[in-house]
Amino acid sequence: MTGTVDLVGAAVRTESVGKSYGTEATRIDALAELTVEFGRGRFTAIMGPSGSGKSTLLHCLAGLDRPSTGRVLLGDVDVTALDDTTLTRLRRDKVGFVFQAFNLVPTLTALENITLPLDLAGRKPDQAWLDTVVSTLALGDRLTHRPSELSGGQQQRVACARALVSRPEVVFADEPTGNLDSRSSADILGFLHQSVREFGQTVVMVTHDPTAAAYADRVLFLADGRLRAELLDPTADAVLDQMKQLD
Ligand SMILES: Nc1ncnc2c1ncn2[C@@H]1O[C@H](COP(=O)(O)OP(=O)(O)OP(=O)(O)O)[C@@H](O)[C@H]1O
Repeated sequence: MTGTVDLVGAAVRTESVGKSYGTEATRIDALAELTVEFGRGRFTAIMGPSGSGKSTLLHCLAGLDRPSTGRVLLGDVDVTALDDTTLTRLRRDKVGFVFQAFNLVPTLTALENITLPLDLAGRKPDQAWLDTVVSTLALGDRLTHRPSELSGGQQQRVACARALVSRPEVVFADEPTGNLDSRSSADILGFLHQSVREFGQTVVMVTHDPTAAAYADRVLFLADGRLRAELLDPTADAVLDQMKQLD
């Protein structure tokens, strides 16, 4: 299957993407001929059993890894055709990341972490937008703190602000609530959902958690590097049922 074609247009899409690891004798096909679209202004979750290729797909979509075959298009740009320097610049300018491990710079304050991608690009933040993101994430009184002085939930909110501040084409989130308690998880997922609804952001999120996936508009299910099923407007129960079928 190739998944629903989104009429509002794809923010990012793959064409017959394959990714193999190892040598001829030990070859593992992490992704096989995967063609899928991620609609602009939509929140898509990627699920599947361990080893099904979720992280590999996310990394190929985000230009963090190169497919062995096929193409990845971010908007109209064929990411797979770019040299490393251009790809690094494209990632910096067009893509936001939220990882399970927060990945904040320990020596920088929360505010410096949030504006880091813009600083690296030599761009000034749009102050009104920065204020909106900071207040939506309730970080106003934490901006001068360093990551070690923040809770896990607060650190992940800083990481979300950093991902959003440049108004990227796509935010990629890899298990963003994997290290958080249920309250902080709900905050982060609620924010990602709100960023899609209110700000028109595009979000692609890998998760193991049916409750997290239920915040998305659409859930894709991978197994053995292939797209096996898809749910629109999912509930946690429907996601759980689908996961059981895949297992
Ligand atoms: N660098 C690598 N070298 C060799 N094999 C790899 C590498 N990265 C991933 N794989 C293999 O590719 C397959 C897909 O891995 P991937 O990490 O994408 O799965 P996943 O669905 O994200 O798994 P999990 O839910 O456990 O994180 C697995 O069989 C994995 O062992």
